[in-house]
Amino acid sequence: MSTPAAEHSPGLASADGIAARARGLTKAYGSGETTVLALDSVDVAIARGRFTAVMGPSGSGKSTLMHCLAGLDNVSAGQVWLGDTEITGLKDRELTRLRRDRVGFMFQSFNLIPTLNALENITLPMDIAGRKPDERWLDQVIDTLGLRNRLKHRPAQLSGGQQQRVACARALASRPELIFADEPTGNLDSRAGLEVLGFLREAVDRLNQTVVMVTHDPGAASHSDLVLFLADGRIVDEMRRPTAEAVLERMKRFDVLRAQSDDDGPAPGLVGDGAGRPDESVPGKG
Ligand SMILES: Nc1ncnc2c1ncn2[C@@H]1O[C@H](COP(=O)(O)OP(=O)(O)OP(=O)(O)O)[C@@H](O)[C@H]1O
Repeated sequence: MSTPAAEHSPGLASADGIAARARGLTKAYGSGETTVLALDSVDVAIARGRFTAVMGPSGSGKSTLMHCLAGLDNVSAGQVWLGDTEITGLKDRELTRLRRDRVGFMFQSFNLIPTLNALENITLPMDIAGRKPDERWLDQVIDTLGLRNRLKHRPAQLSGGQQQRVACARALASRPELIFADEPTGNLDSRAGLEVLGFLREAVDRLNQTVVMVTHDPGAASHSDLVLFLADGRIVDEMRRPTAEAVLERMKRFDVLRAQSDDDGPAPGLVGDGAGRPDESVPGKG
């Protein structure tokens, strides 16, 4: 993308502002001939108060993008901002504090502490940080997620969906500027998965939170406001108001291109390889 992130960037639908953005974000792993360019000069802006999904073929750079935006991984080149704070260049301690105070995380594995009850798990990050929860906000989160009568239960006494709801409440509890969810429904049956997606949706619509979710599932992506499609470390497309069918159709085109490029030569993503890149049309359709 040649346009500056602040002007037209993938991700920036009409919105209240920008929760996070990256300019020229590049991440390379390894060196020499085996260098893998996981992210190739990505410009992106994450709209505040929106639910953004990130999709793309396996190895396209989804997790790397999330980790770099969340300050969990350092970048090879480019800049990343959380709100107005540039996080590239921050020291580890500053990054840790910034993540703790301003970012919420939800992972495929719920990462709940088995010996703590639901409420204790929800408030744990704040307890560690020595911060008092905002009780009104916490009540709202607990009620929105339907956890009121589960607060004294330990994780083993909760269903998978309930555990993921606790993980969702934990991510929301400190009222972060941005929540990153990495395959949050990956370990759930479809009913529990739908429930969690519904709660993420409500977190955005009712609690005005900002969510970025990495997913492989077109059905999950259809709960978002906007899907960003990654291929070979670049954002190659975006889709507003996605439906599962439209996302699935878009993903199928990656499969076709990938099959063609496998026939043609080296694997996509290797430095110096320009072959087989899918459609790099300017995002903005939809
Ligand atoms: N620690 C690492 N060392 C070397 N290469 C890595 C590392 N992490 C990721 N990669 C490579 O970077 C590219 C992007 O990986 P990433 O995990 O971001 O993709 P993804 O789209 O999230 O994949 P998946 O959908 O399979 O989880 C891949 O080619 C991957 O092999």
